[in-house]
Amino acid sequence: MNDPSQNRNLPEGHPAIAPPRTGVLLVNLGTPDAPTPGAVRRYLAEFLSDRRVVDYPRALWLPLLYGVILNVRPARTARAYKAIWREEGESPLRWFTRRQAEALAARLGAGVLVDWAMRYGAPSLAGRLEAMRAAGAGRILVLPLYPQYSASTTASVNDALFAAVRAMRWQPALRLAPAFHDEPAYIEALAAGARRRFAELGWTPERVIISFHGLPERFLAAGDPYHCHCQKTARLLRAAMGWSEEAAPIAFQSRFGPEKWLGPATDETIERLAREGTRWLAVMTPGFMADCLETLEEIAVAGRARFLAAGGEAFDAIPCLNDAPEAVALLESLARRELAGWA
Ligand SMILES: C=CC1=C(C)c2cc3[nH]c(cc4nc(cc5[nH]c(cc1n2)c(C)c5CCC(=O)O)C(CCC(=O)O)=C4C)c(C)c3C=C
Ligand SMILES: [Fe+2]
Ligand SMILES: [Fe+2]
Repeated sequence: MNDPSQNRNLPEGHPAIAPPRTGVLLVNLGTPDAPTPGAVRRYLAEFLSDRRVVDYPRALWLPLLYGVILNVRPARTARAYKAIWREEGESPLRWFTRRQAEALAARLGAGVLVDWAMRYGAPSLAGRLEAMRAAGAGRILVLPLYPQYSASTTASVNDALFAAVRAMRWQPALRLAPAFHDEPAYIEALAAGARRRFAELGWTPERVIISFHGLPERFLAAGDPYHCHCQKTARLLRAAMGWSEEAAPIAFQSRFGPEKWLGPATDETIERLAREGTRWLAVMTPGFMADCLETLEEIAVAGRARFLAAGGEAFDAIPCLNDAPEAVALLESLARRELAGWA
C-alpha cells in the first residue's frame, strides 16, 4: 500500500501517504456475543439506551431499564437465543452478515475492501471503520442492511458513524447508501426466495403474511417513513408474486413495551387467520436481511405454535435473504451504484 517514492521525505510520525483505497462497510443491528443472560444484558443495555430506539426522558427511562428490564428480560431472551444459536458458536444474525460481506468481497474483487460491523455489540462500527482506515480505505461506502429506513435503525447507524469519525484526525470520505425498500433487485430477490421455498415445501400456502419489525405508532406521526417503506415493499412484492392484499396481508411483529405499536400485530394476525379457516400459512419477513431471533424464534417457533394451537394445519417461516445468490447480487448492485466514480 505504501509507495516508498511518495513517503521518502516525510517527517517521523507522519502518516504514510498512498492513493486511497475504496471500502464498503455493511452494518447490521447487532446481537449478543453469547446466548447467556450476562451477554444478553450487555447487548440490551447498549441497544435500549440508544435514544433513537427508546426516546423517553432519561430520568424516567434509565431507572426502568436498569431497575426492571435488564433484571428480568435477559434470562428469557437468552433462552430464546440458545434455541437458535448456531453450532458454529455465534448468532444467526452475525453469521449471515459475515457471509454476506465475504460474498460481496468476492464479487467486488481485490480493488474494494469489504468489511462488516454491528451497531450494537461486536464487531463495533467504530472499530471496523478504524481498521478500514488503517488498511488505507480513504473512501468508504456505509451500507446499512435495513431495506426500509427508520430513525431507530438507519439514523442510529449514521449517529454511530458520525461519532466514530468525529474522533479521527484524518477522516475518510464517506457515502451513505440509501434505503432500498423499492429496489427492483431487492423485490426480485424476495420473490425468488419465496418461489424457491414453495418448490421445496411441496405445499402452497393459502395465505402469506408479510411481516415487518414494528415501531411505536407515534414514530410515524413524528415523520419516520418506515411504515410507508414497508407498505411499498409489500405492494411491490405482491405484484411480483401475483398475490392480492387479502392473500398476502401486511403485519408488524416484535412489539416491545406498553405503548401502541404499528399494526396489525403479526401474532394476532396469525391467530385470526387460523380461526377464520386458513389451513396452510406462510410468513415472510422482508425487513430482515438475515435470519435472527425475530424470525427464527418469534415467527418460526412461537408463530408456528400459535397457528397450530388456533386450528391451522401447516406453517412455514420463509427464510430471509441471508446469503442466497440473489441477495449477494442485490448487495453487489447497490454497492456498484453507490460507488460510481470511486471504484
Ligand atoms: C425497544 C424498542 C425497539 C425498537 C423501536 C426496535 C426497532 C427495530 N428492530 C429491528 C431489528 C431487530 N430487532 C431485534 C431484536 C430486538 N429488538 C428490540 C426492541 C426494539 N426494536 C429488542 C428488545 C430486541 C432483542 C430481543 C428481545 O429481547 O426481545 C433483532 C434481532 C437481533 C438478533 O440478535 O437476532 C433485529 C434484527 C428493526 C429493523 C427495527 C425498526 C425498524
Ligand atoms: Fe428490534
Ligand atoms: Fe405509511
